[in-house]
Amino acid sequence: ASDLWHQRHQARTNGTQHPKKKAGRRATTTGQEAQPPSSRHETGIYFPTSLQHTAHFSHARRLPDREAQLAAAQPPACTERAGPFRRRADRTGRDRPARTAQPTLSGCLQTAPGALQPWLQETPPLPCPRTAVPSSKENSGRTAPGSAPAASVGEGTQGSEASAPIGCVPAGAGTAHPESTNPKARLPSPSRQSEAARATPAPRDSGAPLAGAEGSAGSTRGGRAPPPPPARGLRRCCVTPAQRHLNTGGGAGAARQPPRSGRQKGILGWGEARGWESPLTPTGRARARPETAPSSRGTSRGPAAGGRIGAGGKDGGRGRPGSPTPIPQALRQAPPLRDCPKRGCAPLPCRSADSAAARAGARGRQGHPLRRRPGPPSPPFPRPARAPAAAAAAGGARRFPPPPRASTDLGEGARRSPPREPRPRPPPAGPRQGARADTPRPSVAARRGAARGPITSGCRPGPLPGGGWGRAERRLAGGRSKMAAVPALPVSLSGRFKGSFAYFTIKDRLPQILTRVIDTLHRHKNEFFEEHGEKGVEAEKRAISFLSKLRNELQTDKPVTPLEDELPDAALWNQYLDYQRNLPNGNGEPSWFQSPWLYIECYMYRRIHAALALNPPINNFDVFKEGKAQNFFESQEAVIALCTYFQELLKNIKDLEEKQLQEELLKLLQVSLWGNKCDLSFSAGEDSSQKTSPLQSLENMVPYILVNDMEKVWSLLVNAKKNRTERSNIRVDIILDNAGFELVSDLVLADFLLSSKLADEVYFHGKSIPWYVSDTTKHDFNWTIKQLGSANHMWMSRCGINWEGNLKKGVWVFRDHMFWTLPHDFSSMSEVAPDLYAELQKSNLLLFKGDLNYRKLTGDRKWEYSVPFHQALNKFHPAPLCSLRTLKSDTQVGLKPGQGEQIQASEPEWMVSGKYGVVQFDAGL
Ligand SMILES: O=P(O)(O)OC[C@H]1O[C@](O)(CO)[C@@H](O)[C@@H]1O
Repeated sequence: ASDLWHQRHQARTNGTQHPKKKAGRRATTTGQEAQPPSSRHETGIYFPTSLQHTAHFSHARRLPDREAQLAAAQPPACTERAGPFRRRADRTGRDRPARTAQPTLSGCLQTAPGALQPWLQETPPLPCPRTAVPSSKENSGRTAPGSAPAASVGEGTQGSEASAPIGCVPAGAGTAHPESTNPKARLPSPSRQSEAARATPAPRDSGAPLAGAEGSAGSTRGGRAPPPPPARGLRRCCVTPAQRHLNTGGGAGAARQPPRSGRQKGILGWGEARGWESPLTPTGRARARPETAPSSRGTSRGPAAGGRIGAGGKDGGRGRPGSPTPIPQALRQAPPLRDCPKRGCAPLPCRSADSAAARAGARGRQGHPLRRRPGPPSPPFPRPARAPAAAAAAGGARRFPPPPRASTDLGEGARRSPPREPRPRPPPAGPRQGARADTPRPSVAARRGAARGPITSGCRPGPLPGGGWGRAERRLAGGRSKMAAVPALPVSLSGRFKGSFAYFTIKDRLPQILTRVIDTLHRHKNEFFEEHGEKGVEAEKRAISFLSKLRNELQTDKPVTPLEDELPDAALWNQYLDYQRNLPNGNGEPSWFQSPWLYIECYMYRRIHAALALNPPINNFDVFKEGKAQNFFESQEAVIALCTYFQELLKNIKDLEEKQLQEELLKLLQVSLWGNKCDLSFSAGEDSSQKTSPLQSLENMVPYILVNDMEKVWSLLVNAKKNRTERSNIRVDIILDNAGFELVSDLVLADFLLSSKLADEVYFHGKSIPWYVSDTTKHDFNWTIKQLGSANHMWMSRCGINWEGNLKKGVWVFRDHMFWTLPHDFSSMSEVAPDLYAELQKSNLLLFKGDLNYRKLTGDRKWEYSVPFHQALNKFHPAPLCSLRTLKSDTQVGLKPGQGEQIQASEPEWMVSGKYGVVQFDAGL
């Protein structure tokens, strides 16, 4: 095996592919050439390359015929050390298949069932040796209701137990009862969905399993342990070992270690992550600078799994099966992965830090000695690899008003001032010394003599973020205003508030996300090689190195550096950096922990985007796509329930009285709201009925809606409908958040608005680049509708087909605008993206989905809870708007006096647990 590895490596270096490798990959045991599924990219599913190693192994020959065939068709492999693809390292540290290893597909189903789900769907169906179709009754006895799709893959169906191979398509498959909410009705691969099956409703009692996903996977039975239970009962962030395996690309190493903590057992709670002192290397040597990742009030539990990640973890450096190069050092130093690190399943007593913050408040206001760090003049920023659109440069910078003189953080210290502790940092790298508000420095571009990049998509380098307030603040700070003092804005949430949610996010969550991105890239190495040859692998290496550097910058609280790419928004980002640098009340050179959280977090996603975008030929690879697709498949039961409910509703929607229509709108608004709570699985952790029917639990959740303006939304829409004229269209805009179940809930709401004539057209606004892990891009949007349209469940399919029709007719429109992925809060939209602002002004109602949109609506500041929503919007009023948001970050406005404090007293984590939500309306001006 070692020789073979060297030969392959050599071949790769020479730009050729070793014949054995090719043969190993494609040839089946019968010598047939199996083609990889062609629809792989169409369906948007990327297979972890760690799942593609099986056929590398000579022992693949030992697989039972059927399994070997499948393995060769699109070779999945399981690198789970404890699993059936047992591997071991030789003396050189390289992984080798254990002699006794008997890799079986069904074994892999036990360790990484989720991973195989998309694969099974993609694999061209092979003929079943038996065509017996189990009855729905039989079938339902086999799969626990609510079980995750992945788990069901391994479930055998009666009659096929011994002989029906995995992935075969039994006759009659794909004919789930049209009205059934039977959780067995799985999402099929569109490639398998016959047009006829889609068009023709299945007979009433045909509860046959669907192709591929549910197929007659009898081979996992026969003495082997059943597949792992589904993730039900776990919270959003919890993962089963199998899921972890998938998420971490095999969990090699991790699986071999005896679990030491809940994290390793896959039942990680935020509290554990909270205990991290700072990320450690596996050996515990390379501790992130202690001053920048300080202890969280003595709750540390030590390094735990801090230095390891699932993907190779400690053993990462030894390489993994089929990957000729060792896993980069960066991977080995990475903190452990947790699922969905962006989710609000990580309650933190952020406010408990308030007292400390308040004590430090006065100090903060006076200005800590370290606040303005004196130092020698620093060298200029490193030049970009390619000089950005050259010379128009200086002129370009001057075309716009200079950076503001005053901070939008005027309220700093007014409410909760930061605990300022000495932070012995090395002199900053950038030319920031003396960067005081009263002496605005020239912009980066001006200093470099570089041009502003091209301004596209209607965005322009506006004078400053903050819009009207910003102008007022400038006047105040400059002492030139004759205006009456306007209320100061509170301080921005930031990682400098130790113990705050922002702090923990920057310290723990963001590095985890970066690690996961690196891991994803690494896992797709083989795919890159297959698609692009050596260039693909080189690009992957460069991207990984870029991301590793980024993670290091973050963990060591380095100054934020200007973007050096020439992507259309780069100039705006750099101007924003200038603005941050020149804040009079800022904290000196913008850095990861010192700058506003919103800025820093957005900046990280923009840098992730750059890491890919600047590295062709993998520049169009969405590192989050795999997770988004998985989320969608995992929430299919909720999707089925919702689509079924909605299609039933449509049958007699025309006959509904106004009151009934109102009730239905309110219901669907709530589904959309709670869809934001957990896009992966709406009712995770609750009983199964909630999982299968998200609508059933709505009533119980009403008390958790802290601000409930749903009636106002109804009034607005129904009045618009009544006053509608021939020439006036009612337009609703939905500013989308997550793909997955949340997106489906938004689409159902949009369809209801059209079908009930409460709206004539719906505009969807998504992201133009991969964003905040699971935010919806155009691809995700189209992919989701396609998946639904080709589903083997009649009502799902009908939804998808109708929605495709809506897009074609133009009554649904998808838009993505660069502004949504800028760091600016929405109060600066009118200046930075006037075209978008003007577009939104055409709407009758703007629905802002999710927590991030709420943060941008309200500026991500430490508002008093009772401050009116309208005030916090800070003059952002393009049209009447409503925020549907579950609380996943510690900012909230518009509560009744004392309401926030009351909840705070009993539930310190209420703002970040995702348990509470708001439907908060503002009628505009
Ligand atoms: O998907 P949503 O609702 O916008 O949530 C994103 C939120 O998740 C977080 O990562 C916190 O978990 C925040 O950064 C962000 O506000």
